[in-house]
Amino acid sequence: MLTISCSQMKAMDSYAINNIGIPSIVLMENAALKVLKNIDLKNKNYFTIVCGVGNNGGDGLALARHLALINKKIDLFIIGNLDKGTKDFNINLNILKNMDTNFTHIKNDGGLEKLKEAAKNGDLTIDSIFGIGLTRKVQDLFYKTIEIINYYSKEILSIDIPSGLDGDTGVPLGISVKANKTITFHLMKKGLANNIYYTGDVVVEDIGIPNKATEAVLKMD
Ligand SMILES: NC(=O)C1=CN([C@@H]2O[C@H](COP(=O)(O)OP(=O)(O)OC[C@H]3O[C@@H](n4cnc5c(N)ncnc54)[C@H](O)[C@@H]3O)[C@@H](O)[C@H]2O)[C@H](O)CC1
Ligand SMILES: [K+]
Repeated sequence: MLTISCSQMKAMDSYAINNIGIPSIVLMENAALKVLKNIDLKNKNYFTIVCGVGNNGGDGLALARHLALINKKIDLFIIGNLDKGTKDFNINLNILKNMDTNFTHIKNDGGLEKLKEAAKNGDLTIDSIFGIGLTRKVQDLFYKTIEIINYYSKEILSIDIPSGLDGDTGVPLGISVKANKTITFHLMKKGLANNIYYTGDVVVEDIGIPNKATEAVLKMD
């Protein structure tokens, strides 16, 4: 199976957006719908969704919207500096605010306590804290958040990459979510291959990036 690096994925992402003209928000919506497709909606009704403030978090927010639209119970958490949210993260956050969807901003131990309860009571925890944009060691509140997700969740689904896992080496940067299932986008990432301890079952889902983008980037290397 072809596996690619995070930088190759980023290059394919931006080729699709900048050279082919697919708006990034379309890719994010496709990503969210592909994650939804992989959830057992017959047996799961209560979701704890933990979002970072990058586009991985944006995927989680878009998924939260789709779960809310089918009347699932969601406990939404956001961790990170809300002033640093990406454009597409903010588009999806704004929609949820306009839909009167509440969320807990994890800023201190109080937020962590709420997360503990939600993880314990939920049917599935959705991990959308970090994806291919993880750049450094996971520390402090982020570290504690991942510890709680791992310890208290009944089941965990990671969006794109288990948060904390280096998408290229497959090694945790301090700590990583231990997912039961990982839905990764477009192509298998190098760090996910043969790494079931952290990834659980990996499903590769197409999100509408044309082959032309893939070939253009692979030709560069
Ligand atoms: N690949 C595709 O075609 C698509 C991918 N999508 C999703 O977007 C993410 C990548 O999003 P990006 O904004 O580049 O990065 P992340 O969201 O993964 O994380 C960046 C976010 O996290 C902060 N951060 C990084 N490391 C740390 C750390 N150790 N501690 C604390 N904070 C950290 C950083 O500052 C940013 O705020 C990809 O994985 C997909 O899920 C698109 O949605 C669809 C197309
Ligand atoms: K993730």
